Amino acid sequence: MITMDDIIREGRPTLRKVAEEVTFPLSDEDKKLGKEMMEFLENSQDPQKAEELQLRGGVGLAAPQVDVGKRITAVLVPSMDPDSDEPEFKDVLYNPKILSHSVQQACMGEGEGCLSVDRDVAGYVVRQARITLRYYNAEGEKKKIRLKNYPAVVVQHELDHLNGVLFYDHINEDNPFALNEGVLVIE
Ligand SMILES: OCN(O)CCCc1ccccc1
Ligand code: NI
Repeated sequence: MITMDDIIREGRPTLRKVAEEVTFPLSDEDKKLGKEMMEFLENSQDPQKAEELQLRGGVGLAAPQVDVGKRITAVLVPSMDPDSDEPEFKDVLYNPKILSHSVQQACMGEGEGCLSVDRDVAGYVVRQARITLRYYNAEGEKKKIRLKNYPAVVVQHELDHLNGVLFYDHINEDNPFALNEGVLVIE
């Protein structure tokens, strides 16, 4: 089971490398890793398990964060509607790729954090507001979906990890809260 001890932090080289594509059919190892990454996210979002296991809450986890240089990421974005149990987006993405995106950009009003960054870095992380994502799921099925708002932001944060990019690389150093016209601020 993945715990915080398995998550590498800033300074570890794998976090700054471009991860390799996986090959199909998926090896048992790559399937198992995807399952374990999703299990980590589920545990991290369960108050009791997160407490027991001392997990930081996460809505995504990329293989490079557990020191595996492969293009695999698990995403579990809970619904913003507290009454709904259905997640807004949940899947393990193999070889994910953004096929196209909106001109419009968006950022999280509260900025971003990262399980591999043990400090707060304030500022807007401006990303594409809407994306068309292609990926392969654990069964090797090719998926093509459109995402917007929070799920789109999370997936872009995860895909950055596959390319050795961390969220604060996008923050404007001179004015961390600078915003161009028309950027959607997601609260
Ligand atoms: O890479 C996953 N991760 O470090 C967990 C946090 C992910 C995340 C947090 C805020 C906005 C977008 C994505
Ligand atoms: Ni991260």
